[in-house]
Amino acid sequence: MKVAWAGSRHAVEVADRMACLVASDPVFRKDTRTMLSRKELFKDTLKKAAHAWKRTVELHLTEEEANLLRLYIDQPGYVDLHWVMFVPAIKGQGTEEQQKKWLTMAYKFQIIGTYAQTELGHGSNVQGLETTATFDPSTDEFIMHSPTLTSSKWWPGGLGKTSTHAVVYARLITEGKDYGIHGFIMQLRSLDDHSPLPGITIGDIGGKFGSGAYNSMDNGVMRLDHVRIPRDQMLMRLAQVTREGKYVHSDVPKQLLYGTMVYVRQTIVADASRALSRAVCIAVRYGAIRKQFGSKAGGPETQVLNYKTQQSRLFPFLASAYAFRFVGQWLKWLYTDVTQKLESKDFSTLPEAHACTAGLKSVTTSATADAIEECQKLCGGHGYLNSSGLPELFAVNLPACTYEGDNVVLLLQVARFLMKTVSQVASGKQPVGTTAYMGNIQHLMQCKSVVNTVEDWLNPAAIKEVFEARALRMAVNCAQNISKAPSQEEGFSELSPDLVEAAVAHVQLIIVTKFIEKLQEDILGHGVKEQLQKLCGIYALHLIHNERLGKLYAQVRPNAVALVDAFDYTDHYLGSALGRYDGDVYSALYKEAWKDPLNETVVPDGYQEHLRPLLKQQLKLSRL
Ligand SMILES: CC/C=C\C/C=C\C/C=C\C/C=C\C/C=C\C/C=C\CCCCC(=O)SCCNC(=O)CCNC(=O)[C@H](O)C(C)(C)COP(=O)(O)OP(=O)(O)OC[C@H]1O[C@@H](n2cnc3c(N)ncnc32)[C@H](O)[C@@H]1OP(=O)(O)O
Ligand SMILES: Cc1cc2nc3c(=O)[nH]c(=O)nc-3n(C[C@H](O)[C@H](O)[C@H](O)COP(=O)(O)OP(=O)(O)OC[C@H]3O[C@@H](n4cnc5c(N)ncnc54)[C@H](O)[C@@H]3O)c2cc1C
Repeated sequence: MKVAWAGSRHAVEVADRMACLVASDPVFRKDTRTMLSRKELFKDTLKKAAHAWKRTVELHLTEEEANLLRLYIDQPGYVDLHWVMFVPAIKGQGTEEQQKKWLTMAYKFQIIGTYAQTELGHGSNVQGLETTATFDPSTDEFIMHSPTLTSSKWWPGGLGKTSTHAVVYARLITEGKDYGIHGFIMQLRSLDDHSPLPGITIGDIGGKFGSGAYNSMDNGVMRLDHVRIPRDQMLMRLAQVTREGKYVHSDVPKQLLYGTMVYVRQTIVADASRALSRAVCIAVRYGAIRKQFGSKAGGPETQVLNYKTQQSRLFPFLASAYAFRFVGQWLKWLYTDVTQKLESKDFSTLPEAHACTAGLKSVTTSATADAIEECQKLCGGHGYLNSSGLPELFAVNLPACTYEGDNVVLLLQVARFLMKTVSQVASGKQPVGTTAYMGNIQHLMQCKSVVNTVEDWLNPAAIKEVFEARALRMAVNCAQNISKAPSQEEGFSELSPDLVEAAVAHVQLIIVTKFIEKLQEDILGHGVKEQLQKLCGIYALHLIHNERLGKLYAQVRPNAVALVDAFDYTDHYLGSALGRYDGDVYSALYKEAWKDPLNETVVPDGYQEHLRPLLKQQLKLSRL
């Protein structure tokens, strides 16, 4: 099952090696992380990132190994933005010459970059960004400026205290005309003493949700006061400005400006499956250890994982972890395929890539955030402790519903794609790819239920057709209602809640379809495919509330712990007293409690000033 989860024996081997490298290095300890002040936590993040780089160089780690090292360190920091956004932005929007210049320095960590797009006043609406980049032909420079308070760059990870450079998104103005948003490389800080360069005011935006967690990241604020940069620091793969100041758009779709976001959304789906699997691993293992209430005859207490309510709440998340993992593997293939097509100027699958990355990022991160919160409740009181690992897991992954695109805004992008497809089908065009099912509109719009017997509900073809019919009917219904509106735009706005639901149904169909397709592959291991078939059934049927689920839960229960062991997480990475592999939960909880700084003294600080006088006074009063 490990291989099915990891994707290959090689992936299992590399992951094991990197996880053990991190777990065995005291510099990467994280058991006291939630007890540190924000400044201590930030400094700890700098230390870990520097040590990780040192180990990467010493051990000659490959890019795959270095990414896994960063992943198992499990502490958001500037390195994530450097590798996940700054480098891909230059790769995607820089010319060959610009890539050669800047990536050479970035790969050697001679510069540290971030992705500075969002502003105080705009995040979702990229075309509404206010930072300006005005070309000055007299000096062959762009003047970068924050014209208003709301144009302050706000949120970029690493911007606050760490990044020396950034890809900054700004309105390009030349010859008095505003050409909209483009990317520019800017140096922010001196490479000698790290002080901000002239005209740049820069700092951290302050603490964020939860202890530990994302507070390790210096999300920053930046204001620019007429900062001049050379013309050749405009990222010029998508468009150029000539020495004379003429704007020249290249022959690629302007949406490639958004390419970095598509790339990150694709990676976030894999992150969501990993975060969800960690929460499920903790809750399943703890559910097998925790016993509450036994038979009246004084028999042994019952494992809480045996309660039907616990299973009906938890097993859909177990199934979702595998479902998101497999659709994430497919999405990585889709993204690679689109990127290769772009190289040969084939832009035909760009809309599909946008819709799939936006939709899957939205659906998987929303489901994961909700599931982690529920896993905390599934562990009772102990799930609320930092030593359970669940509060931090929730706090680190909750913002994924917002960053890289607010989930509702992204679903509306999917809805826009679906409405265009419905319209094309109506005009006789055969849809392809993930919307191919819409070409079967006659059958799916009228089909009687293809599932008549209980057994039908475990027939993958029947399940797929149910999901196709659901998604198509919701999309067509929206299209019909929009057509009754005074205008397409008004109709789309009025119907937006229904359009979001239709988009979710389409994305869930993709997830179910990719799970079914995964099961048609050769899957190693005795009994593994059968277990995955049950999980596929649980994932699909829990979305449509089917009465078949109870039987499936009972069939999965005997293998539940084995199915989470297959995630192959070290106790270090899981970071949970409840999810330990050895199940020694109670002694682990007890041991972790004493690490809290509050237990450094048996009589707490503040007793003499605030508690003793109160108690003494009350005692005196009681004797009057
Ligand atoms: C950071 C570390 C975190 C955790 C670390 C923990 C542990 C470490 C271990 C592992 C971590 C590893 C990796 C971490 C993974 C992820 C975390 C990394 C980074 C996270 C930080 C977050 C970074 C950010 O948030 S960057 C900013 C993101 N901002 C957005 O997403 C903005 C959203 N808005 C938009 O995209 C656009 O404004 C819009 C799409 C909503 C609207 O576009 P527009 O205004 O142009 O209008 P439209 O008319 O809608 O579109 C016009 C046409 O263009 C098409 N279109 C739109 N977008 C795209 C696209 N992207 N691609 C292709 N085509 C696109 C659209 O369809 C229209 O086409 P049509 O034909 O005209 O219909
Ligand atoms: C932890 C974290 C890290 C981040 N890192 C970075 C970074 O490194 N670089 C960077 O550039 N940015 C970063 N961001 C910013 C992030 O990309 C934005 O917050 C995100 O894109 C959402 O935009 P917003 O904040 O403007 O939300 P808004 O769009 O203001 O959302 C507010 C509400 O309005 C709704 N809404 C907005 N538009 C519509 C619409 N058209 N129709 C219906 N509803 C709508 C949304 O659904 C939401 O409910 C980060 C954010 C977070 C939380």
